[in-house]
This record gives sequence, C-alpha cells and structure tokens, in this order.
Amino acid sequence: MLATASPHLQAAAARRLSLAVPVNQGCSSVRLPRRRPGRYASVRAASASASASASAAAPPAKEGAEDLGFQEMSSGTRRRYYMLGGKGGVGKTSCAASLAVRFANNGHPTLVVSTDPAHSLSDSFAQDLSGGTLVQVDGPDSPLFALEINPEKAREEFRTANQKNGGTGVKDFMDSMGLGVLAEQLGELKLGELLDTPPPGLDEAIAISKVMQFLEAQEYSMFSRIVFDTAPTGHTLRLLSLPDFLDASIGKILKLRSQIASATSAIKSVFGQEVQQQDAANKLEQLRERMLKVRELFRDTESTEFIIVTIPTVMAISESSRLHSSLQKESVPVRRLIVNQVLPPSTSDCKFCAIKRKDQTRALDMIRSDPELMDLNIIQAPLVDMEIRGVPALKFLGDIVWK
Ligand SMILES: Nc1ncnc2c1ncn2[C@@H]1O[C@H](COP(=O)(O)OP(=O)(O)OP(=O)(O)O)[C@@H](O)[C@H]1O
Repeated sequence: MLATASPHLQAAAARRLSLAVPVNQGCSSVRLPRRRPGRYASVRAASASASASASAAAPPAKEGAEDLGFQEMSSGTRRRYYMLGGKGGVGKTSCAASLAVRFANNGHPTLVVSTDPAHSLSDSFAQDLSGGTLVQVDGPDSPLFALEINPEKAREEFRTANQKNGGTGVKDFMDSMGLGVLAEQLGELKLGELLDTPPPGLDEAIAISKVMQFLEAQEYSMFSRIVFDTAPTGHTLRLLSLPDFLDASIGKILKLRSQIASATSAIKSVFGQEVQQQDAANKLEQLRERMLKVRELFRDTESTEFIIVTIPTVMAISESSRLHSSLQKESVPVRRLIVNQVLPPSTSDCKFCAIKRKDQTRALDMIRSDPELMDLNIIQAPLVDMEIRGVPALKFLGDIVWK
C-alpha cells in the first residue's frame, strides 16, 4: 500500500507551497564576477566582500578546535590526496575543481581527477578534459592537470584479461585435457559477469586504481596535491568494501591459475600448445596490488582526507551523516564538512528567500546537533548568482571556500 501523508502534514505542505514565491530581484546575493579575461582585480575585490559576508553567517569556531584552514592543507610538499564526495548535485565537482585551482595558484603542481562515471570536470573547467589522459588546464599559476577516467575503457582492459584467463577458449582447452572441474571453478568466480554488469563502486575502484597506475610513473611524480572528484555517496560506500572483495576474488583466480598451469605444463610440452595466460594473470595481479594500495590510501591519515560536501537541506545532511558514519567505520579520515549553497546574509530578503533562509538555518542547526557531524570543521560556501564555470570563476569560489 502506498504511504500517504497525514492530513496535518498535507496541510503544512500546502501552506508552504502557497508561500513559495519567486525570488525578488532586490534580494542580495554573492555576485560572481562576469568573465572578463585579465580582470582578476575585480574578481579579487568581489571575492573579498563575498568572503566577508559568508563568514558572517558561519558558526563560531569551537574552543580548542584544530586550525584546519587552507594553510594547513597547503603546507609541505609531500604528496597529499583530497577526496571530495557527497550526495549527487551538491557541488562536489565545483568544490573539487576550486580546491585544485587554489592549490595550483599556491605553488602546488596539482592533479584533479574525476572518478564519477558521469563526469563534469570538463563542464566545470569549461575545457575538454575527456579522453582518459592527463590534460593541462589553462590559467592557474602552477601546473594543473585534469584526468577524467573513462570507466568503460578501463573496465574493458580487465574484461579482456579475464576472458583470456577464464573465457571459453581456456575452458574448451582444459575440458579436452580432462581439467574441466578447474575450469568450472574459474567460471564460478563470475569475474566476467562482474565486469559485464559492474556493481556501483567497481568503476570507481578501477578508476582510482588507474590513477595509482599513472602515479607510479616517474613523469607524474611532480604532483604534490591530488584532488579526487568522486561519485555520489552510494558508489563511494560500495567502493570502500570493494578492494577486500576484489582482493579475495582475484586471489582465488590467481591461485587456481597456478594450479592449472602446473597441471597442464607437462601436457603442453608434449603437444606444444601454449595457453596465453601470463599476460592476463599479470594484469589481475597488478589490479589486485593497486586495489590494496587504494585501500591503504583511503585510510592513510598522513596523506589522505575525505571531505564531505553537502547543502543545507534535511535530506542532504541526513545522507552526509550516514556517509560520515560509514567512512568512520572504514577508518577513512574525515575532518571537514563543506556546506555549499548557503544563502548569503541579507537585510532585504524577499518572501521566497526568507522562507529558504529559515529552512537553511534549521538545517545548519541540525548539523550542530548531529553526533556524526558536529565535531567536523564546518566550512560554509555561499550560493552565488550564476553557474561556476571556468578557471576565474573557480578561483573566485576557491578563495571564498578554502580560506
Ligand atoms: N555555491 C554555488 N553557488 C551556485 N551554484 C553552484 C554552487 N555550487 C555548485 N553550483 C552549481 O550547481 C550545479 C551542480 O554542481 P556540481 O556539478 O559541482 O555538483 P556535483 O555534486 O559534482 O554533481 P554530480 O553529483 O552530478 O556530479 C552546477 O551547475 C554548479 O555550477
């Protein structure tokens, strides 16, 4: 049976809808400077005033709270990873891209990576960054590169490896050698199926392991800050448990593979047949090793931090609370919570903004009393009056958010 709202709730909703009026043009807002190449001075001035108004609404700093300003994020040249995640559409990409620009403008060669299968880094930087390779972003003072991992392509690599390892060719061959039982065991691992219809989180796991592959190369050792724009919450949670799952599956495959190899080696030498499994096994072994590195990376308090991005609505905050609880269970370090799209202070709210503000105030109070979120360092980011696209706009946002 469908759940129906109580008459009391329905009446309240109707009352609120009747109050929902369009935004009055006279309302104050944080105005994003219109894009004028070379006019960074005006961007700076606007940034300073926005910054002042945003901080006016910020909750007072807790006594004895750690200083978690941008200085702390930026100090030192040892490589650090920042992973930004949260509910869909709250502004993860905008915050991740603005942080990357801020790092690059503060002397850090930076890499920003999207592991969200629905990429929006290209849209955010207003530059084509697709293609699965590192692309330099034009504008910042130090090198800033972006990488949008193509999950389909990355998965295809592993699927090919798996087919070679456990596909029908090998099964037929082993059947003919009387080793069908082992072949069936390989089939039971269902890695092929896993790669054909991947569970949410797998693409992201493969994407992150792909980044680790890039970072192993000497030519990419220059990056001192790596910012991940991750997929929405559900994917992130499943991603956290995937390395263990894949480690176990791949471990089994590799063990069976070595059993098969020793059982068939005598026969192979008689018939001169070669099963091309080594390459596949190497790929799986590499994937397994990288997964383990990904798992370590997520939990390394020295080099990694997961930053939750949310907006001041009950739904988003409830989801952030659950996300933080899960991240804690998995020992993933979290210290900051960004509350994005907060209405800037105003003395002349229209009816719509006044209602919205009340809602937001209630949601912000909810954060302060939520046991999961109350101890995090809360950073408020104001709602600006237009879409944040391109490096100047991201610099503007970054200067307000990352102080
Ligand atoms: N503080 C802000 N003020 C105004 N607009 C914003 C702000 N933050 C984000 N936006 C806008 O909200 C939209 C969604 O932002 P963004 O793509 O960063 O979210 P996301 O969480 O990465 O989304 P997805 O989950 O779909 O990847 C964009 O149009 C962006 O310009």
